[in-house]
Amino acid sequence: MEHVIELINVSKTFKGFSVHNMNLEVKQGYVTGFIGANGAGKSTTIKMIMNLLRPDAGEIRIFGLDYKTHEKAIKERIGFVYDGNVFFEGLNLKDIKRIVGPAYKRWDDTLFKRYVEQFELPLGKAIKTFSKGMQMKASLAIALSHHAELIIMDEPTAGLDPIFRQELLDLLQELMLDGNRTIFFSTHITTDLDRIADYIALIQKGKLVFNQTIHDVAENYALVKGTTDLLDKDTERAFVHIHRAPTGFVALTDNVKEVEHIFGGAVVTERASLEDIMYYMKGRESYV
Ligand SMILES: Nc1ncnc2c1ncn2[C@@H]1O[C@H](COP(=O)(O)OP(=O)(O)OP(=O)(O)O)[C@@H](O)[C@H]1O
Repeated sequence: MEHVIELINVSKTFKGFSVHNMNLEVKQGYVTGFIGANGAGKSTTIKMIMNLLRPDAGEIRIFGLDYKTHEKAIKERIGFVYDGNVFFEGLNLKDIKRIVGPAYKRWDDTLFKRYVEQFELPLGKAIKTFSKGMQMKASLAIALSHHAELIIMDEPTAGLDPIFRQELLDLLQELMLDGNRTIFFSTHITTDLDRIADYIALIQKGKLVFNQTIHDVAENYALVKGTTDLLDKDTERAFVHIHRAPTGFVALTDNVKEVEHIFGGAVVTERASLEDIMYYMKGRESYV
């Protein structure tokens, strides 16, 4: 099994928004970061991957299996972390362990205890009294305590202090040492991705723009600076979006080689950060 998550022509429509014909493959044994602007459709996609939301059309396979026939087997192998409180608010971690533990064949009490200690979480305090960061840590401790092969997280670093964020990234790196594990997570903090992601999947307005290795993104995308007299209908095709100013232009390309071929030494190219890419992609939207 090469892909642990497969979305085939998946669509979901809400009033004023749709995920449209999405095809997404998440490779086993790697960390994929899922990025996109507010409202781009990350949570909607993750909910469909978790079978918390049914697609209107298309197919979703997890570990090559279908939710219709293998829901329990699939969920057994996934650790899911997200920002909202999944658990009844009045419960404490001890109660949750008692309820959630038996639901998993591979639940590991020792591991759960280790994470609770590592994350400095109180066992006897009601979850509703936890801060946002503590709730995220609690969700993480539970998700990691049943030896999940696939860890899916919806903005796991949101609301975490910078120190725990670093610790979490270290922990995720440690988890990846087991070569079969796969992590798929959404985030707005693109610097987290430079550290741990192998693949970047970018979604914009419900459409997958790309799903490439972080290396390919760095190779293919760049910011290009030059004077406006270099631009015409033909040369502009090399760019995703162009910002013009009286002093010259700055543009994003997804094809560095073509830019080199067209402009040679007449332009300056610079590495585009993931934030640059998202920013220029958004510009393209309003421009078109
Ligand atoms: N249950 C729902 N009913 C109607 N619209 C919905 C529902 N869930 C999500 N949406 C809409 O779908 C769009 C995408 O939302 P989604 O939460 O997937 O975005 P996101 O990329 O996760 O955003 P953010 O980064 O802000 O969390 C938004 O316009 C949202 O209002």
